[in-house]
Amino acid sequence: MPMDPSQWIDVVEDKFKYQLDHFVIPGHYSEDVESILIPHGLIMDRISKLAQLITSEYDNERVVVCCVLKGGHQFFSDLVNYMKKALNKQGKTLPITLDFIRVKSYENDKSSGQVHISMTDKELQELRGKNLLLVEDIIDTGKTMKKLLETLGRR
Ligand SMILES: O=P(O)(O)OC[C@H]1O[C@H](OP(=O)(O)OP(=O)(O)O)[C@H](O)[C@@H]1O
Repeated sequence: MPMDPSQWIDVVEDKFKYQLDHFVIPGHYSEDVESILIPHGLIMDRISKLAQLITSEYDNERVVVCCVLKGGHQFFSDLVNYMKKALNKQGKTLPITLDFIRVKSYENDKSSGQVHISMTDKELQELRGKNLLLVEDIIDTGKTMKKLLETLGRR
């Protein structure tokens, strides 16, 4: 059942600003990071819950879990691991196939407005008729996801 938006975890910068002293920060980030908005543990707990919700939607159907590279790789890896754990707990078998699409629209920190999808027509064809779960890390302007859905819709 969809959650009431008033119950969402809303990360507001002024409200959630944890001091760096509370965490172990890799040295190479220390010059650039001022505070922590979302602690790693909270992210992992949410991914675990998301994995539970996703797996409970499927019943023995083959699913292609597709990572949108490069940014999506860490979230994808964590999500797939938690999906496997959730399936074990639910005593379910879900044949999962992993796939990868390289999509790029940003040059440094600016959206270039051009979305480049690295996938051949043959690769797109292979996804035809399959249950596809796209795993992306960020939606900012939404251009990347829009183009990706349009491209996949034409397969
Ligand atoms: O909603 P949008 O404004 O389109 O932005 C979101 C996209 O931008 C980033 O990718 P990027 O183009 O930086 O490529 P990368 O993942 O290889 O770094 C991010 O990983 C998303 O794919």
